[in-house]
Amino acid sequence: MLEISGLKKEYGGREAVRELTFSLDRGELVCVVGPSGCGKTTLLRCVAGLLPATAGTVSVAGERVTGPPPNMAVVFQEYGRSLFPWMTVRQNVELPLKERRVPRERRERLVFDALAAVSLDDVPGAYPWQLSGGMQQRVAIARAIAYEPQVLLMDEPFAAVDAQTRAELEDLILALWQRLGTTTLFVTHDIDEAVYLGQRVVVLSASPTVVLEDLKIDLPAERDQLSTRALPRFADLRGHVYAQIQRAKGAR
Ligand SMILES: Nc1ncnc2c1ncn2[C@@H]1O[C@H](COP(=O)(O)OP(=O)(O)OP(=O)(O)O)[C@@H](O)[C@H]1O
Repeated sequence: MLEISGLKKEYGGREAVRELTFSLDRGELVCVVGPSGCGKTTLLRCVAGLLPATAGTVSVAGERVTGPPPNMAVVFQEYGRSLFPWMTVRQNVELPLKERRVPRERRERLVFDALAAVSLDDVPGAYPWQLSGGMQQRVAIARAIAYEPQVLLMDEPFAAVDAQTRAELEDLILALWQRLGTTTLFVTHDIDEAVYLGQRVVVLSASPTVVLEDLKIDLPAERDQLSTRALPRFADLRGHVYAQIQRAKGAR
């Protein structure tokens, strides 16, 4: 469903991303983790068609990405800047559907279902600035799923919320993914979050970036903040990824 092949990105002749190759099968949830400044945002922007790669290709469902693909949605870290403050919650979620010319009745159904799925069906008339940070990020998630993308990209979406909200939002993502089966690429700098959410974790080196490891997360499919994180296997996997990243930093 998503194929990244030989992706390279230079900024002004300086190599930021050296060579990234990995892919996601239909319905997979894969996390990308790496040290600060390793090129996670650069990768995501290239995948989303927002930034041209210096070399290599990105394909979604077999189509080469040359601009923002119509079958992809992105949830950014900065919810404060990704929602329009002059539009209500409902209008924000509806906007991409209007642009795609989805008929009104279907639009209303999609918006209602998406807001219900993130437990925000009671505030459709509120403005984003009247909501907490976690609620605003739920609006951004609702907007992404209402759009029914084939591929969902998430760029450190919970980095700006408090720890408890973050845990709730992680579980919301897992529940939605289990229900909808959307192919999801989730970028984070948080090793625990990557291991908790992912079916696989792609570990990146420091910049100029390469894939250090594409690690299968062999934890039970049903995950739970308390019991999953208490599993010895969870600690093993987290320790393994941590050691990889430390080694990569040391080798720089
Ligand atoms: N527009 C730009 N012009 C020049 N260099 C850039 C630009 N954007 C990113 N870089 C460089 O590319 C490298 C990767 O940056 P990027 O923001 O993609 O990393 P990141 O992993 O998302 O960082 P963080 O974890 O801090 O969010 C860094 O060395 C950065 O300085």
